[in-house]
Amino acid sequence: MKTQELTDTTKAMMAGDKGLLAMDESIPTCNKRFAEAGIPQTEEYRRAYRDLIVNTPNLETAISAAILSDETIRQQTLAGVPFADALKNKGIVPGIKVDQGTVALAGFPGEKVTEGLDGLRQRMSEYYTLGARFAKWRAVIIINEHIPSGGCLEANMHALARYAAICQEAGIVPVVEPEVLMDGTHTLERCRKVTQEGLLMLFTELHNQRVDLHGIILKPNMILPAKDCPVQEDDEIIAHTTIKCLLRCVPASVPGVAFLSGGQSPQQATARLNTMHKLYPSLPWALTFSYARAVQQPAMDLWAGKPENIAAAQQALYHRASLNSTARRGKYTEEMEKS
Ligand SMILES: O=P(O)(O)OC[C@H]1O[C@](O)(COP(=O)(O)O)[C@@H](O)[C@@H]1O
Repeated sequence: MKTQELTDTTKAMMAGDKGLLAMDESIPTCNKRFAEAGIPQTEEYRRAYRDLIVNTPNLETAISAAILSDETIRQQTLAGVPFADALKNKGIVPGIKVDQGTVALAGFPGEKVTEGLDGLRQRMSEYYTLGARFAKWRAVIIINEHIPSGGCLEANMHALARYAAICQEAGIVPVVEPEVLMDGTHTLERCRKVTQEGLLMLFTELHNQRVDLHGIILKPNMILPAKDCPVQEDDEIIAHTTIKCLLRCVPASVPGVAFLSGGQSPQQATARLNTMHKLYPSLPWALTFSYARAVQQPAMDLWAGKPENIAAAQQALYHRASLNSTARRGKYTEEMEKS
């Protein structure tokens, strides 16, 4: 185990008031986002878009680390620099999404499991040579009146623990992402129960797989009512419910918790992180963001695949990232949205 290297990396990832930029959309997910924005879904456009992100001026003042996809870590920027080196040159820790997506879980109708463990040890050593110092694996938990089942939670949390152990053996920090989806009509309370059950199972599996908790980052969902739940809750309720759940489930040895945005609006994701810091100024772990859509979406929409829009898109990306960094200090206000 490369404990010191893992600890050094988690410190860099959680430094200051910064957060992670998730820019690791798989090809299907990125193409879906591009199609919605009217952008051609080609490798060259995905490369141009990631070039726009990585070359955003001052991005490093708000972003400590960035998650790349397998496609991106093997590409070079338009200036011919490997993406991981371009990030490192800006003081941003490069990371890599290593899961290979979700498939139907056999015997569990409507439920999914994430794949990618076979051959992962070999892939991790290649990613290390390509410059990755942390990795990410996303488990997807779906809620409806009948699911999730215990069997689905067990399969996903066990896979997350196996992935984390393989990462640490390679000297790479695992970002562990159990995502309870916001899709559906379920209540905040139902989301809390499922999230809590999943987190407790996850930390048991991490313990059983001898994962060093000092060398991981947890990337959970916030506790929220589903998008179509008739009862929406205010930010204080969401903040209290989320933090109390995390305090119950996440050991103090974990260096950091970095939320995914999960389809919340950029403003909601920022305001809710801010409320958590205002209500809980002292927590056992760093509490920050690891957003994809909530940081990227305004920039992607502004860019729309046109070179003449790059500067405006980069300004929007930097603006969103810096608002989330301000939220990590509990100093964000809605007025800042207009600046
Ligand atoms: O393409 P995938 O592997 O489904 O992942 C989709 C996205 O989900 C995330 O885990 C969270 O993204 P959001 O913040 O947009 O919810 C990102 O890291 C990733 O880009």
